[in-house]
Amino acid sequence: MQPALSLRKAISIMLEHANPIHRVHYTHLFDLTGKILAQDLFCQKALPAFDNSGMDGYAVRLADLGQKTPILGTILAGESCSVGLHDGACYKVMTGAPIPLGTQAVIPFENATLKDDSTVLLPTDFKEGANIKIAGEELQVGAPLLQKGERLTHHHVALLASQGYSVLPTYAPLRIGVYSSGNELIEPWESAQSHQIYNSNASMLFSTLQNFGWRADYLGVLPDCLEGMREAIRGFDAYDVILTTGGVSQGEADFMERSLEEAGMTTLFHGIEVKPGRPTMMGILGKTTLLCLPGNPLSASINLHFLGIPMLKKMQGERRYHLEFVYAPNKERLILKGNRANMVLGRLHEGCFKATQEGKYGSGMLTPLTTSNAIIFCDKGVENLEEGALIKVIPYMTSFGEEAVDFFNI
Ligand SMILES: Nc1nc2c(c(=O)[nH]1)N[C@H]1C(S)=C(S)[C@@H](COP(=O)(O)OP(=O)(O)OC[C@H]3O[C@@H](n4cnc5c(N)ncnc54)[C@H](O)[C@@H]3O)O[C@H]1N2
Ligand code: MOO
Repeated sequence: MQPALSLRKAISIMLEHANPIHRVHYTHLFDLTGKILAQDLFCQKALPAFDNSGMDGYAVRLADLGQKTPILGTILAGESCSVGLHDGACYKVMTGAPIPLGTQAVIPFENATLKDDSTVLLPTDFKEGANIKIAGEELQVGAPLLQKGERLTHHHVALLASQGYSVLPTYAPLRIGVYSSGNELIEPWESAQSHQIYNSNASMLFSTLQNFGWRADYLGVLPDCLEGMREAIRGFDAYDVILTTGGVSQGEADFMERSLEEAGMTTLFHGIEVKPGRPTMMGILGKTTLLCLPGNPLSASINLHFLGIPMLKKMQGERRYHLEFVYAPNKERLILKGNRANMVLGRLHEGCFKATQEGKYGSGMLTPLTTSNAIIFCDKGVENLEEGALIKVIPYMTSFGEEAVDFFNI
Protein backbone atom coordinates (compact mmCIF):
# COMPACT_ATOMS: atom_id res chain seq x y z
CA MET A 1 0.00 0.00 0.00
CA GLN A 2 1.19 3.53 -0.77
CA PRO A 3 1.60 6.07 2.06
CA ALA A 4 -1.85 7.34 3.00
CA LEU A 5 -2.91 10.64 1.46
CA SER A 6 -4.94 13.36 3.10
CA LEU A 7 -8.63 13.17 2.23
CA ARG A 8 -8.43 16.59 0.57
CA LYS A 9 -5.59 15.39 -1.65
CA ALA A 10 -7.44 12.16 -2.49
CA ILE A 11 -10.52 14.16 -3.52
CA SER A 12 -8.45 16.41 -5.75
CA ILE A 13 -6.63 13.47 -7.40
CA MET A 14 -9.95 11.71 -7.88
CA LEU A 15 -11.47 14.75 -9.62
CA GLU A 16 -8.37 15.37 -11.70
CA HIS A 17 -8.54 11.86 -13.13
CA ALA A 18 -12.31 11.51 -13.44
CA ASN A 19 -12.37 12.21 -17.17
CA PRO A 20 -15.77 12.80 -18.77
CA ILE A 21 -16.96 10.14 -21.19
CA HIS A 22 -18.29 11.93 -24.25
CA ARG A 23 -20.58 9.38 -25.87
CA VAL A 24 -23.79 11.02 -26.97
CA HIS A 25 -27.32 9.65 -27.29
CA TYR A 26 -30.36 11.37 -28.72
CA THR A 27 -33.14 11.33 -26.18
CA HIS A 28 -36.84 12.13 -26.48
CA LEU A 29 -38.26 14.84 -24.23
CA PHE A 30 -40.28 12.31 -22.23
CA ASP A 31 -37.12 10.37 -21.35
CA LEU A 32 -34.94 13.36 -20.44
CA THR A 33 -35.42 13.50 -16.67
CA GLY A 34 -32.14 12.70 -14.96
CA LYS A 35 -30.15 12.72 -18.23
CA ILE A 36 -27.15 14.99 -18.75
CA LEU A 37 -27.47 17.55 -21.52
CA ALA A 38 -24.61 17.24 -24.03
CA GLN A 39 -24.94 20.63 -25.74
CA ASP A 40 -25.30 24.31 -24.82
CA LEU A 41 -28.78 25.45 -25.74
CA PHE A 42 -30.11 28.91 -26.57
CA CYS A 43 -33.59 30.34 -26.60
CA GLN A 44 -35.18 29.78 -30.00
CA LYS A 45 -38.73 30.90 -29.19
CA ALA A 46 -39.04 34.01 -27.02
CA LEU A 47 -40.81 33.69 -23.69
CA PRO A 48 -43.49 34.93 -23.96
CA ALA A 49 -43.56 34.41 -27.71
CA PHE A 50 -45.80 37.49 -28.34
CA ASP A 51 -47.42 40.28 -26.32
CA ASN A 52 -50.40 38.64 -24.64
CA SER A 53 -53.00 39.06 -21.96
CA GLY A 54 -52.42 37.87 -18.40
CA MET A 55 -56.13 37.98 -17.56
CA ASP A 56 -59.55 37.50 -19.12
CA GLY A 57 -60.62 41.11 -19.57
CA TYR A 58 -60.57 44.23 -21.73
CA ALA A 59 -57.58 45.48 -23.71
CA VAL A 60 -57.79 49.25 -23.26
CA ARG A 61 -56.18 52.64 -23.82
CA LEU A 62 -55.59 54.64 -20.62
CA ALA A 63 -57.40 57.66 -22.10
CA ASP A 64 -60.66 55.66 -21.86
CA LEU A 65 -60.44 54.98 -18.12
CA GLY A 66 -63.67 56.01 -16.38
CA GLN A 67 -65.48 56.09 -19.76
CA LYS A 68 -68.19 53.99 -21.35
CA THR A 69 -66.17 52.41 -24.13
CA PRO A 70 -67.31 50.44 -27.18
CA ILE A 71 -66.11 46.83 -27.44
CA LEU A 72 -64.92 46.22 -31.00
CA GLY A 73 -64.48 42.45 -30.77
CA THR A 74 -63.14 39.41 -28.89
CA ILE A 75 -59.72 37.79 -29.23
CA LEU A 76 -59.31 34.25 -27.93
CA ALA A 77 -56.07 32.39 -27.07
CA GLY A 78 -54.88 30.58 -30.17
CA GLU A 79 -56.20 33.24 -32.55
CA SER A 80 -53.90 35.53 -34.41
CA CYS A 81 -54.38 39.24 -33.95
CA SER A 82 -53.57 41.89 -36.51
CA VAL A 83 -55.78 44.72 -35.25
CA GLY A 84 -54.53 47.88 -33.55
CA LEU A 85 -56.16 49.73 -30.68
CA HIS A 86 -56.89 53.47 -30.67
CA ASP A 87 -58.43 55.77 -28.04
CA GLY A 88 -62.20 55.37 -27.76
CA ALA A 89 -62.39 51.59 -28.17
CA CYS A 90 -61.45 48.34 -26.46
CA TYR A 91 -61.34 44.59 -27.17
CA LYS A 92 -62.29 41.63 -25.05
CA VAL A 93 -59.14 39.46 -24.68
CA MET A 94 -58.78 36.10 -22.96
CA THR A 95 -55.80 34.94 -20.90
CA GLY A 96 -52.98 34.01 -23.26
CA ALA A 97 -54.57 35.72 -26.27
CA PRO A 98 -52.48 38.13 -28.35
CA ILE A 99 -53.40 41.73 -27.62
CA PRO A 100 -54.01 44.45 -30.21
CA LEU A 101 -51.04 46.70 -30.96
CA GLY A 102 -51.41 49.85 -28.86
CA THR A 103 -52.99 48.14 -25.82
CA GLN A 104 -51.89 49.97 -22.65
CA ALA A 105 -53.50 47.70 -20.03
CA VAL A 106 -55.79 44.72 -19.66
CA ILE A 107 -58.61 45.29 -17.19
CA PRO A 108 -60.03 42.06 -15.74
CA PHE A 109 -63.75 41.58 -16.43
CA GLU A 110 -64.53 41.81 -12.71
CA ASN A 111 -63.02 45.34 -12.51
CA ALA A 112 -65.27 46.80 -15.22
CA THR A 113 -69.06 47.13 -15.63
CA LEU A 114 -70.63 45.76 -18.76
CA LYS A 115 -73.39 48.20 -19.86
CA ASP A 116 -74.68 46.20 -22.83
CA ASP A 117 -73.27 43.61 -25.25
CA SER A 118 -71.00 46.12 -26.88
CA THR A 119 -70.23 48.77 -24.22
CA VAL A 120 -68.26 48.63 -21.00
CA LEU A 121 -67.73 51.21 -18.26
CA LEU A 122 -64.01 51.11 -17.43
CA PRO A 123 -62.66 51.83 -13.93
CA THR A 124 -61.17 55.29 -13.35
CA ASP A 125 -57.71 54.20 -12.33
CA PHE A 126 -55.48 51.46 -13.75
CA LYS A 127 -51.74 51.06 -14.07
CA GLU A 128 -50.12 51.23 -17.48
CA GLY A 129 -48.93 47.80 -18.56
CA ALA A 130 -51.15 45.95 -16.05
CA ASN A 131 -51.84 42.33 -17.02
CA ILE A 132 -49.82 42.55 -20.23
CA LYS A 133 -47.12 39.93 -20.76
CA ILE A 134 -44.55 41.40 -23.10
CA ALA A 135 -42.84 39.29 -25.77
CA GLY A 136 -39.38 38.22 -24.60
CA GLU A 137 -39.72 39.67 -21.09
CA GLU A 138 -38.59 36.32 -19.62
CA LEU A 139 -36.25 35.15 -22.39
CA GLN A 140 -35.32 36.61 -25.74
CA VAL A 141 -34.33 34.61 -28.81
CA GLY A 142 -30.61 33.84 -28.62
CA ALA A 143 -30.37 34.13 -24.82
CA PRO A 144 -28.58 31.25 -23.06
CA LEU A 145 -31.11 28.59 -22.06
CA LEU A 146 -29.25 25.64 -20.54
CA GLN A 147 -25.60 24.71 -20.36
CA LYS A 148 -23.96 21.48 -21.42
CA GLY A 149 -23.63 19.19 -18.42
CA GLU A 150 -26.93 20.12 -16.80
CA ARG A 151 -28.68 17.20 -15.14
CA LEU A 152 -32.19 17.66 -16.44
CA THR A 153 -35.09 17.89 -14.05
CA HIS A 154 -38.81 18.09 -14.73
CA HIS A 155 -38.45 21.88 -14.71
CA HIS A 156 -35.74 21.84 -17.36
CA VAL A 157 -37.88 19.50 -19.43
CA ALA A 158 -40.76 22.00 -19.30
CA LEU A 159 -38.41 24.79 -20.39
CA LEU A 160 -37.15 22.67 -23.30
CA ALA A 161 -40.68 21.83 -24.38
CA SER A 162 -41.51 25.56 -24.39
CA GLN A 163 -38.79 25.95 -27.00
CA GLY A 164 -40.09 23.26 -29.30
CA TYR A 165 -37.23 20.90 -28.53
CA SER A 166 -38.37 17.29 -28.73
CA VAL A 167 -35.14 15.30 -29.11
CA LEU A 168 -31.87 16.35 -27.53
CA PRO A 169 -28.31 15.10 -27.25
CA THR A 170 -27.50 13.66 -23.83
CA TYR A 171 -24.45 11.83 -22.56
CA ALA A 172 -24.88 8.07 -22.76
CA PRO A 173 -24.94 6.51 -19.30
CA LEU A 174 -21.60 5.39 -17.92
CA ARG A 175 -20.99 1.66 -18.16
CA ILE A 176 -20.43 0.70 -14.57
CA GLY A 177 -19.49 -2.75 -13.34
CA VAL A 178 -19.80 -3.72 -9.70
CA TYR A 179 -17.80 -6.45 -8.02
CA SER A 180 -17.69 -7.65 -4.44
CA SER A 181 -14.84 -9.63 -3.03
CA GLY A 182 -14.40 -12.16 -0.27
CA ASN A 183 -14.84 -15.92 0.03
CA GLU A 184 -17.09 -15.39 3.05
CA LEU A 185 -19.80 -13.83 0.89
CA ILE A 186 -23.05 -15.50 -0.03
CA GLU A 187 -25.66 -13.75 -2.12
CA PRO A 188 -28.87 -12.80 -0.29
CA TRP A 189 -30.86 -15.08 -2.60
CA GLU A 190 -28.69 -18.04 -1.54
CA SER A 191 -28.48 -19.69 1.87
CA ALA A 192 -25.55 -18.71 4.13
CA GLN A 193 -23.96 -21.16 6.53
CA SER A 194 -22.86 -20.06 9.99
CA HIS A 195 -19.34 -19.00 8.88
CA GLN A 196 -20.63 -17.13 5.87
CA ILE A 197 -22.24 -13.70 5.55
CA TYR A 198 -24.67 -12.22 3.10
CA ASN A 199 -23.27 -9.83 0.54
CA SER A 200 -24.77 -6.45 1.40
CA ASN A 201 -22.24 -4.25 -0.42
CA ALA A 202 -23.28 -5.23 -3.95
CA SER A 203 -26.91 -4.29 -3.27
CA MET A 204 -25.81 -1.11 -1.49
CA LEU A 205 -23.70 -0.09 -4.49
CA PHE A 206 -26.38 -0.97 -6.99
CA SER A 207 -29.04 0.84 -5.02
CA THR A 208 -26.95 3.97 -4.37
CA LEU A 209 -26.14 4.23 -8.07
CA GLN A 210 -29.79 3.78 -8.91
CA ASN A 211 -30.66 6.63 -6.55
CA PHE A 212 -28.38 8.89 -8.57
CA GLY A 213 -29.71 7.70 -11.94
CA TRP A 214 -27.22 5.00 -12.98
CA ARG A 215 -27.77 1.32 -13.60
CA ALA A 216 -24.76 -0.88 -13.02
CA ASP A 217 -23.96 -4.45 -14.03
CA TYR A 218 -23.44 -6.61 -11.00
CA LEU A 219 -20.59 -8.92 -11.96
CA GLY A 220 -20.39 -11.16 -8.89
CA VAL A 221 -17.83 -11.89 -6.20
CA LEU A 222 -14.14 -11.67 -7.06
CA PRO A 223 -12.29 -14.71 -5.83
CA ASP A 224 -9.66 -14.32 -3.07
CA CYS A 225 -6.95 -15.79 -5.34
CA LEU A 226 -4.61 -14.35 -7.93
CA GLU A 227 -5.65 -16.61 -10.80
CA GLY A 228 -9.34 -15.86 -10.31
CA MET A 229 -8.59 -12.14 -10.11
CA ARG A 230 -6.61 -12.23 -13.36
CA GLU A 231 -9.52 -13.89 -15.12
CA ALA A 232 -12.00 -11.28 -13.86
CA ILE A 233 -9.73 -8.35 -14.71
CA ARG A 234 -9.69 -9.41 -18.37
CA GLY A 235 -13.36 -8.36 -18.54
CA PHE A 236 -12.89 -4.93 -16.97
CA ASP A 237 -12.30 -3.17 -20.29
CA ALA A 238 -15.99 -3.45 -21.19
CA TYR A 239 -16.66 -0.82 -18.53
CA ASP A 240 -15.90 2.86 -18.02
CA VAL A 241 -15.84 2.31 -14.29
CA ILE A 242 -15.39 -0.73 -12.09
CA LEU A 243 -16.41 -0.37 -8.48
CA THR A 244 -15.29 -3.02 -6.05
CA THR A 245 -15.60 -3.57 -2.33
CA GLY A 246 -13.23 -5.52 -0.10
CA GLY A 247 -9.80 -6.98 -0.48
CA VAL A 248 -7.90 -3.68 -0.34
CA SER A 249 -6.33 -3.73 3.13
CA GLN A 250 -3.42 -5.78 4.40
CA GLY A 251 -5.03 -9.24 4.71
CA GLU A 252 -3.33 -12.35 3.40
CA ALA A 253 -6.20 -12.76 0.93
CA ASP A 254 -6.25 -9.09 -0.17
CA PHE A 255 -5.10 -9.46 -3.78
CA MET A 256 -6.80 -6.48 -5.33
CA GLU A 257 -3.88 -4.09 -5.74
CA ARG A 258 -1.33 -6.77 -6.62
CA SER A 259 -3.41 -8.36 -9.36
CA LEU A 260 -4.54 -5.03 -10.81
CA GLU A 261 -1.02 -3.61 -10.90
CA GLU A 262 0.19 -6.82 -12.51
CA ALA A 263 -2.50 -6.25 -15.18
CA GLY A 264 -1.13 -2.72 -15.78
CA MET A 265 -3.21 -0.52 -13.48
CA THR A 266 -1.75 2.88 -12.58
CA THR A 267 -2.52 3.36 -8.92
CA LEU A 268 -3.56 6.96 -8.27
CA PHE A 269 -3.82 6.44 -4.55
CA HIS A 270 -4.19 3.57 -2.15
CA GLY A 271 -4.79 4.64 1.42
CA ILE A 272 -6.46 7.80 2.68
CA GLU A 273 -5.98 9.36 6.09
CA VAL A 274 -9.67 9.18 6.87
CA LYS A 275 -11.98 7.25 9.12
CA PRO A 276 -13.73 5.30 7.77
CA GLY A 277 -12.25 4.43 4.41
CA ARG A 278 -8.51 4.14 5.04
CA PRO A 279 -7.75 1.44 2.45
CA THR A 280 -9.71 3.04 -0.41
CA MET A 281 -7.88 2.77 -3.73
CA MET A 282 -8.29 4.47 -7.11
CA GLY A 283 -6.56 3.50 -10.31
CA ILE A 284 -6.73 3.56 -14.09
CA LEU A 285 -6.46 0.39 -16.13
CA GLY A 286 -6.55 1.05 -19.89
CA LYS A 287 -9.72 3.10 -20.41
CA THR A 288 -11.31 1.88 -17.19
CA THR A 289 -11.35 3.84 -13.96
CA LEU A 290 -11.31 1.74 -10.82
CA LEU A 291 -12.55 2.72 -7.42
CA CYS A 292 -11.88 0.00 -4.89
CA LEU A 293 -13.75 0.58 -1.68
CA PRO A 294 -13.15 -1.09 1.66
CA GLY A 295 -15.14 -4.21 2.42
CA ASN A 296 -16.58 -2.89 5.66
CA PRO A 297 -20.16 -1.98 4.74
CA LEU A 298 -20.30 1.40 6.46
CA SER A 299 -16.92 2.44 5.04
CA ALA A 300 -17.90 1.28 1.57
CA SER A 301 -21.18 3.15 1.60
CA ILE A 302 -19.83 6.44 2.90
CA ASN A 303 -16.87 6.43 0.54
CA LEU A 304 -19.06 5.56 -2.41
CA HIS A 305 -21.41 8.37 -1.53
CA PHE A 306 -18.90 11.09 -0.92
CA LEU A 307 -15.95 10.09 -3.13
CA GLY A 308 -17.48 7.78 -5.74
CA ILE A 309 -20.59 9.80 -6.63
CA PRO A 310 -18.69 13.04 -7.39
CA MET A 311 -16.25 10.94 -9.47
CA LEU A 312 -19.08 9.35 -11.45
CA LYS A 313 -20.89 12.66 -11.92
CA LYS A 314 -17.77 14.23 -13.38
CA MET A 315 -17.18 11.23 -15.65
CA GLN A 316 -20.81 11.38 -16.76
CA GLY A 317 -20.22 14.92 -18.02
CA GLU A 318 -22.21 16.68 -15.30
CA ARG A 319 -21.35 20.30 -14.55
CA ARG A 320 -22.29 20.02 -10.90
CA TYR A 321 -20.20 17.39 -9.18
CA HIS A 322 -18.94 19.17 -6.08
CA LEU A 323 -20.62 18.25 -2.82
CA GLU A 324 -22.59 21.10 -1.31
CA PHE A 325 -23.29 21.67 2.36
CA VAL A 326 -25.61 23.52 4.69
CA TYR A 327 -24.66 25.21 7.93
CA ALA A 328 -26.30 23.84 11.07
CA PRO A 329 -25.59 24.10 14.78
CA ASN A 330 -24.05 21.03 16.36
CA LYS A 331 -26.56 19.56 18.80
CA GLU A 332 -24.13 17.77 21.15
CA ARG A 333 -20.44 18.10 21.85
CA LEU A 334 -18.51 15.63 19.68
CA ILE A 335 -15.09 14.25 20.55
CA LEU A 336 -12.98 12.82 17.72
CA LYS A 337 -9.59 11.27 17.24
CA GLY A 338 -7.85 13.93 15.19
CA ASN A 339 -5.07 11.66 13.91
CA ARG A 340 -6.87 11.43 10.55
CA ALA A 341 -9.83 13.15 8.90
CA ASN A 342 -13.20 11.89 10.07
CA MET A 343 -16.46 11.48 8.24
CA VAL A 344 -19.15 11.38 10.90
CA LEU A 345 -22.72 10.23 10.31
CA GLY A 346 -25.60 12.04 11.92
CA ARG A 347 -29.08 13.41 11.56
CA LEU A 348 -30.15 16.82 10.42
CA HIS A 349 -33.30 17.44 12.39
CA GLU A 350 -35.10 20.69 13.09
CA GLY A 351 -32.11 22.58 11.73
CA CYS A 352 -29.49 20.95 14.00
CA PHE A 353 -26.92 18.23 13.35
CA LYS A 354 -26.62 15.41 15.89
CA ALA A 355 -23.90 12.79 15.40
CA THR A 356 -25.19 9.22 15.27
CA GLN A 357 -24.33 7.34 18.51
CA GLU A 358 -21.99 10.21 19.44
CA GLY A 359 -19.82 9.11 16.53
CA LYS A 360 -19.12 5.78 18.23
CA TYR A 361 -20.01 3.06 15.77
CA GLY A 362 -17.94 0.58 13.78
CA SER A 363 -16.99 0.58 10.09
CA GLY A 364 -18.51 -2.88 9.72
CA MET A 365 -21.97 -1.78 10.82
CA LEU A 366 -25.00 -1.04 8.69
CA THR A 367 -27.61 0.30 11.10
CA PRO A 368 -25.90 3.71 11.68
CA LEU A 369 -26.35 4.32 7.96
CA THR A 370 -30.06 3.65 8.12
CA THR A 371 -30.66 5.97 11.06
CA SER A 372 -28.58 8.85 9.64
CA ASN A 373 -29.48 11.33 6.93
CA ALA A 374 -26.36 13.48 6.80
CA ILE A 375 -22.62 13.49 7.27
CA ILE A 376 -19.93 15.90 8.38
CA PHE A 377 -16.31 15.96 7.27
CA CYS A 378 -13.78 16.97 9.92
CA ASP A 379 -10.21 17.67 8.95
CA LYS A 380 -7.25 15.91 10.46
CA GLY A 381 -6.50 17.66 13.77
CA VAL A 382 -10.13 18.39 14.68
CA GLU A 383 -10.71 16.69 18.05
CA ASN A 384 -13.67 18.53 19.40
CA LEU A 385 -16.82 20.07 17.97
CA GLU A 386 -18.55 22.12 20.65
CA GLU A 387 -22.28 22.00 21.31
CA GLY A 388 -23.92 24.86 19.41
CA ALA A 389 -20.96 25.37 17.04
CA LEU A 390 -22.11 26.20 13.52
CA ILE A 391 -20.84 23.36 11.35
CA LYS A 392 -20.96 22.37 7.68
CA VAL A 393 -23.30 19.44 7.12
CA ILE A 394 -23.77 17.43 3.93
CA PRO A 395 -27.19 15.79 3.59
CA TYR A 396 -27.10 12.23 2.14
CA MET A 397 -28.93 13.35 -0.97
CA THR A 398 -26.92 16.53 -1.14
CA SER A 399 -27.03 18.90 -4.05
CA PHE A 400 -23.92 19.23 -6.17
CA GLY A 401 -22.50 22.52 -7.39
CA GLU A 402 -20.25 23.80 -10.17
CA GLU A 403 -17.65 25.17 -7.80
CA ALA A 404 -15.64 23.35 -5.20
CA VAL A 405 -16.48 24.57 -1.72
CA ASP A 406 -14.59 23.80 1.45
CA PHE A 407 -16.98 21.52 3.30
CA PHE A 408 -14.41 20.52 5.92
CA ASN A 409 -14.92 21.73 9.47
CA ILE A 410 -11.57 23.18 10.50
N1 LIG B 1 -3.66 -5.02 9.27
C1 LIG B 1 -4.63 -4.21 8.83
N2 LIG B 1 -5.86 -4.66 8.84
C2 LIG B 1 -6.85 -3.87 8.41
C3 LIG B 1 -6.58 -2.55 7.99
C4 LIG B 1 -5.21 -2.12 7.98
O1 LIG B 1 -4.91 -0.99 7.60
N3 LIG B 1 -4.29 -3.00 8.41
N4 LIG B 1 -7.59 -1.74 7.63
C5 LIG B 1 -8.86 -2.01 8.24
C6 LIG B 1 -9.86 -1.17 7.66
S1 LIG B 1 -9.82 0.45 8.09
C7 LIG B 1 -10.81 -1.67 6.85
S2 LIG B 1 -12.03 -0.60 6.28
C8 LIG B 1 -10.88 -3.05 6.47
C9 LIG B 1 -11.13 -3.13 4.96
O2 LIG B 1 -10.52 -4.21 4.45
P1 LIG B 1 -10.79 -4.77 3.01
O3 LIG B 1 -11.18 -3.68 2.10
O4 LIG B 1 -9.64 -5.57 2.63
O5 LIG B 1 -12.10 -5.62 3.21
P2 LIG B 1 -12.25 -7.13 3.62
O6 LIG B 1 -11.14 -7.53 4.49
O7 LIG B 1 -12.50 -7.89 2.40
O8 LIG B 1 -13.59 -7.01 4.44
C10 LIG B 1 -13.68 -6.24 5.61
C11 LIG B 1 -14.95 -6.63 6.35
O9 LIG B 1 -16.10 -6.34 5.56
C12 LIG B 1 -16.87 -7.50 5.30
N5 LIG B 1 -17.33 -7.48 3.92
C13 LIG B 1 -16.54 -7.48 2.84
N6 LIG B 1 -17.30 -7.46 1.72
C14 LIG B 1 -18.58 -7.45 2.13
C15 LIG B 1 -19.81 -7.45 1.43
N7 LIG B 1 -19.85 -7.44 0.08
N8 LIG B 1 -20.95 -7.43 2.13
C16 LIG B 1 -20.91 -7.44 3.48
N9 LIG B 1 -19.77 -7.44 4.21
C17 LIG B 1 -18.62 -7.46 3.53
C18 LIG B 1 -15.90 -8.65 5.52
O10 LIG B 1 -16.54 -9.83 5.81
C19 LIG B 1 -15.04 -8.12 6.64
O11 LIG B 1 -15.68 -8.30 7.87
O12 LIG B 1 -9.72 -3.73 6.84
C20 LIG B 1 -9.25 -3.47 8.16
N10 LIG B 1 -8.15 -4.31 8.40
O1 MOO C 1 -11.13 2.91 7.45
MO1 MOO C 1 -11.91 1.46 7.77
O2 MOO C 1 -12.94 1.98 6.50
O3 MOO C 1 -12.22 2.41 9.21
O4 MOO C 1 -13.00 0.67 8.69
